[in-house]
Amino acid sequence: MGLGTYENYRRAPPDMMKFGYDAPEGVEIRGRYDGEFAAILDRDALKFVAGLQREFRSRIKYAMECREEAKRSFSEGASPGFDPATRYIREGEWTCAPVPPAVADRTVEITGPVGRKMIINALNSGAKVFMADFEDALSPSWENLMRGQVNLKDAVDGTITFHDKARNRVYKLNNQTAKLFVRPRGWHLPEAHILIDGEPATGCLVDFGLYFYHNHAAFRRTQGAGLGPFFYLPKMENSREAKIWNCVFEKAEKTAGIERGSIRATVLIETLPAVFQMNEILYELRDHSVGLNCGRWDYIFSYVKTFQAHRDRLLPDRVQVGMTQHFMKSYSDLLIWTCHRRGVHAMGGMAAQIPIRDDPEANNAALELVRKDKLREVRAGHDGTWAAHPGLVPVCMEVFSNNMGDTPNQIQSMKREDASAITEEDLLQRPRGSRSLDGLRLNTRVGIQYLAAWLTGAGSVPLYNLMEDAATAEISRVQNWQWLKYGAELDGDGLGVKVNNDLFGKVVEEEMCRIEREAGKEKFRRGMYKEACKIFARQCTAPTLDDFLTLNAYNNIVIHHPTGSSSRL
Ligand SMILES: CC(=O)SCCNC(=O)CCNC(=O)[C@H](O)C(C)(C)COP(=O)(O)OP(=O)(O)OC[C@H]1O[C@@H](n2cnc3c(N)ncnc32)[C@H](O)[C@@H]1OP(=O)(O)O
Ligand SMILES: O=CC(=O)O
Ligand SMILES: [Mg+2]
Repeated sequence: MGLGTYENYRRAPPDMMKFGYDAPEGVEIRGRYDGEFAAILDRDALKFVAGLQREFRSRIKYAMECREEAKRSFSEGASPGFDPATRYIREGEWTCAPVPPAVADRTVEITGPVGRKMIINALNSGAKVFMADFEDALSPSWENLMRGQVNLKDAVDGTITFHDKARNRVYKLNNQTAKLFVRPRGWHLPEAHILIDGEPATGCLVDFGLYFYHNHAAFRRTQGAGLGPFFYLPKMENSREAKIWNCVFEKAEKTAGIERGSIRATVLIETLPAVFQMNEILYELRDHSVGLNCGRWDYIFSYVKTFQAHRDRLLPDRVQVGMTQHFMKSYSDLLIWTCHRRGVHAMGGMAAQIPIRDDPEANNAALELVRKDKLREVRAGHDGTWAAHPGLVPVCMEVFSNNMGDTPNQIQSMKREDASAITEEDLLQRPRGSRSLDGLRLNTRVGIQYLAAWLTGAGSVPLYNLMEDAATAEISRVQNWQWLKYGAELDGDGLGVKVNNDLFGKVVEEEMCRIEREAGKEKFRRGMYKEACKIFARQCTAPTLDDFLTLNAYNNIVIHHPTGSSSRL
């Protein structure tokens, strides 16, 4: 009998209990043993991941210290801006490596977590690209991460199937599928189930390393027309972080014996400091780049985080901070100009609306909002956009095709020279709008429900007909924190109430009652709502802002095996 389940693991001989996975020297696997995971976590794959960790750990640590240093300086009153030392890169004439034909057309990219059915549905959705997500859309439990690696390997091999027993429906790949991009976690997230030389591995090196190791050959053969694999890189704040990725790619290519420049990646510009580094980021990755993407939700979160010590930078209600705010429009225009000047894709972002099945009128209204958002993007010059749900792919495709004609992208036709005039002031302009008690309530209700889902393994969920993931939940959290910290006046209600701990305490209590009512007593009792409420409320009222909601909550989903062994985070 194979050692495929935890029960088997528990019954295994003592040496197997201790050494369930065949790990190389210095690597310890503390996640649950599973036969399928063991095929991913084989000795050579782990050696590869450990090699990346050992080579890059001190540079990653330094890059994270630089983030702290930048945070200190923003908190002492500085604002992010263009770096005079890298003016020569911004002003120089250079381009990135030519766009690979396999991904010239990226008009619609669907995104989603790495669940088996989700992967098949996304690849079959009619979108040009599927971004398989280990980041915003995934709760990074051991099970989700390792199952995700198994699923992606089957997807790249073309053998992935899924049997939905409840519906007796079998899912398999169509003949024509979307091209696969993979988004590893951000630099800040550790992988506590894999210890390398006694320390938790860097999450993104685990995601990248295992996926690359197992799939590069098949991917290049079947999907990349000789190039690839393809990646999305999240949450960077400075080009020094892009430089590390570039070195990681070069090491991976060298180890695999493939040509330098085979791996290609799109960087999400989703932090405020990074908008001033777009040229520098592309420059570091110029042999491996296929563009930038407007990660609008994390960008809004980052605006609050960067200005956390600036009491004059309070955001209006979350629903009012859209892409038409001057600072958001400036960011996307500058991204388009920068990318097209350097010869790569300028990707749009995600509208949060999703189809509403049981209400045709509301559904039409939601589709109309998506259509409007996509129209704005294509007219501005974006080369493609993101869809959160297969039901949105046709709308997005229609808007982009109608406005781009037969060309696969607008890199040559929409240079957007006018955007070269965008200034630091444009990029930092305060968002306009008002604050309301309803805004505080919604943030609280959504934040708690999202976290409750995340704690039970779901990293993206539908809430009130919108897609919520780690990035959107972050906005709810930091906005509450900011309003509480500075006693923001709720000027949108006409009441002039100021946010304080008493008011927030009442809101939390009332919103928990509403959540219980909406979820139903049984689901509420069985769920993790109370735990989520505790974490969320603590974070909103903390004297200093936690860097990330999910980093702080991560210990709650770490399960070390054998059970009872201590977490080393
Ligand atoms: C800020 C950012 O980073 S954005 C990028 C990260 N976020 C994401 O990727 C979110 C992706 N979207 C999702 O996770 C989902 O659409 C949700 C959670 C919002 C809604 O999911 P559901 O409640 O399952 O939606 P719904 O019930 O309407 O799904 C209908 C079908 O579409 C499938 N589906 C829904 N979203 C997706 C998706 N993104 N990719 C593939 N299939 C999907 C469902 O699996 C379901 O399939 P089935 O009919 O075969 O059972
Ligand atoms: O990752 C995307 C975002 O909007 O955040
Ligand atoms: Mg994001």
